[in-house]
Amino acid sequence: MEKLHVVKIGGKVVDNEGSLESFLKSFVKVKGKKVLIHGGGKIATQVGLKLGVPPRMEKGRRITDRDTLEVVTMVYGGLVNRRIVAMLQGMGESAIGLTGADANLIQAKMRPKHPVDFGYVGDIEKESINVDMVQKILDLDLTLVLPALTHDGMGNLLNTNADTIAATFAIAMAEHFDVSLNFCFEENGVLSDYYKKTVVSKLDRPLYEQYEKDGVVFTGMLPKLQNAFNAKESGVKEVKIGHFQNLEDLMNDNQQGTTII
Ligand SMILES: Nc1ncnc2c1ncn2[C@@H]1O[C@H](COP(=O)(O)OP(=O)(O)O)[C@@H](O)[C@H]1O
Ligand SMILES: CC(=O)N[C@@H](CCC(=O)OP(=O)(O)O)C(=O)O
Repeated sequence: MEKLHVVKIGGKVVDNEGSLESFLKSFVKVKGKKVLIHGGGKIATQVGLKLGVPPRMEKGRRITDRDTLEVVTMVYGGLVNRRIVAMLQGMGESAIGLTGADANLIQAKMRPKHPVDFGYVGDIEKESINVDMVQKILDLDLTLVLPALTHDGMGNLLNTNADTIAATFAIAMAEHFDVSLNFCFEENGVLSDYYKKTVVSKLDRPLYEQYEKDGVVFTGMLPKLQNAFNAKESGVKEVKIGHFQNLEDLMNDNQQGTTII
């Protein structure tokens, strides 16, 4: 099967133009079919505050009322997505930025209102991904750049966590490609000691559950790891978590980052 690289970049990479440029320079060196998935939660929070729309988070997910939906649409679908696409073009890589509503790429279901009403937040499963359309786009030799935006098929955009999009997208594509999924962020991998910065090179589910109990992994790393294990257990060939610089090393060198096993 042909290889497909699905790469997710974290909010603290997207937030900083120097970091973003350094990441994209290593991203363009990766050969073959590629999809880049991004959020931009930190910028959405900053822009929202400027517009009088303060963030409300619940277990790492953003409560997305109408005003917040306007902010995340502008930030993820506009500012961040367009900036990434323009930077890729500037580096000689032809890229196309599309939300989940474009060409019906990702249709989500609005999350049930109980126990917490998240508002315009979408849940997805592998059937939500329009695999045929994605294949057509990839066959045009375009790098697909997807923000954390899906739609409900009834006229509404929905906010969907970017790690969840990356994992679900990778699972859906795994029926047609050898998929490698890389979560890139500002640490060298999953840390067994956050203060000493000790990286765990291989992480299985029992060790992850132990880390969760012991508080070794917390906040945004919890949903990231749930998504990572979900992908690994659902047909994605390789799942790694590591630093946004030197993506090629992360992909090719077993000493780099954390491999989900
Ligand atoms: N054991 C751990 N190793 C690495 N990062 C951790 C760990 N536990 C918690 N984290 C936190 O998880 C964050 C990554 O989650 P999140 O902010 O959602 O990432 P992203 O920006 O990639 O979406 C890191 O910035 C770090 O603060
Ligand atoms: C529903 C929900 O929480 N969506 C996320 C989507 C952005 C995201 O995932 O961005 P990072 O990768 O920068 O964290 C949010 O609005 O924060």
